[in-house]
Amino acid sequence: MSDKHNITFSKASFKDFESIPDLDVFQRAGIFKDFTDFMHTDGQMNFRFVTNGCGPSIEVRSPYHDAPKECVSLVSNDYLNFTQHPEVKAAAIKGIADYGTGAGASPLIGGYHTYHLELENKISAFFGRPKESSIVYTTGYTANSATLLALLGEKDCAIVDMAVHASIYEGLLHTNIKRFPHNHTDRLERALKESQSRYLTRLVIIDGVYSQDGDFARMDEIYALTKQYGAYLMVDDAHGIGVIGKNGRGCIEHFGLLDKVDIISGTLSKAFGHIGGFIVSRPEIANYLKFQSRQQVFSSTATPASAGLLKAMDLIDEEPHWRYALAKNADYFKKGLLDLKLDIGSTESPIIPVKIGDAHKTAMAARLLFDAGVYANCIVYPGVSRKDARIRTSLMATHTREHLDKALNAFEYVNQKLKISKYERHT
Ligand SMILES: Cc1ncc(COP(=O)(O)O)c(C=O)c1O
Repeated sequence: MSDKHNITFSKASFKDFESIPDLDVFQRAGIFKDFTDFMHTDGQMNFRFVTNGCGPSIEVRSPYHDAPKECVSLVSNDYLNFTQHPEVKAAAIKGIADYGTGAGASPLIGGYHTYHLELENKISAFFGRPKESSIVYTTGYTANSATLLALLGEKDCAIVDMAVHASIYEGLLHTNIKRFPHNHTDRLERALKESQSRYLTRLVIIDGVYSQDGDFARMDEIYALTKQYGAYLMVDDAHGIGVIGKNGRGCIEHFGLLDKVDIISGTLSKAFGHIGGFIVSRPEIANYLKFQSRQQVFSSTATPASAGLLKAMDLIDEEPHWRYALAKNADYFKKGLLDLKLDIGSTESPIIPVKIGDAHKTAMAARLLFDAGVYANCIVYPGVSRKDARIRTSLMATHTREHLDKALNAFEYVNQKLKISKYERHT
């Protein structure tokens, strides 16, 4: 292609393609002749796999094979598989029938409809808070970034666990930041002591379940420290809500802090099987965000299909067997991986990493798994630190024993080929 198509931004240069090229273009260009060819120097993939939807076993178009391949899926956050639940689908369809397909405007200028109000009230009730305690955003990512941008300024300080989600960091562009190593409460305490009386407000920010390791925050200790030092606590429980806790209210419920955490952030795109994000806090904070958060003024939120979410939230209580099935699957799969002597870190959730360390070896493992009919993500820097590459798996309530055994057999095969077990991988 001619030079006129080259575009250079300060962060990236796009050469030779008029638009984002699809698989066929890459294949015709012979770019994928060797799988290492499509890794950036960082080890980052530059290709998006195309699947036929969310489910425990799905069809995947990849750069590896000409035809789509049926694979056990270990990549989805649709933990309860509610994207496919007939009652959730029916409610979403009814939402569209009743209201149409879009919100029409941002919430503050005409795009706030009955179903938005219902959704916010439902979310508040789900967490046992007063009706006006919640606000819905377009995504979980936006809920975090927009809320923090609206709340924290140059006189405040965010004290964050280093492993929090990228969307949190994006919200901290205009405030002071102190970071503490993942779950190191002594370092958090030091940061709280050092920052005392230097800032107007100090907000400690953690995830409930950490998205790459699947471990929990040491939330009880962290909460106690925030109270001891007069700080506030925000928990992003994107991976815990709907999945963890006796009643599926998340990691916050697990630690008995449902009515105590100052700001709860969640997503509607994982256990609830839809799209969107939310904040639950004190009514005055939620109300402030409704008017002061730029994304509420300039960006539309939930579509009428989010009526499906109302049903999904009911199902957390009405059909707890999905949550139990998920926990059972996670236990079975963890045990299988441990029997293979693989390093799964300290996961306590359906997110189960298989830690390999070396990025190149991890990419090879992902490829071998794929050939064996198992689709799992290769997570490398900057998703995790450079020496901590891993295959990240996440389980669903609808995986069957056959699916899980197929995946375990594939990991056994990969271990034989690449020696990725804890005891062999450094030799
Ligand atoms: C911890 C955490 N928070 C927030 C998000 C963003 O969620 P959403 O996909 O709704 O933007 C994610 C997404 O992966 C996440 O892992």
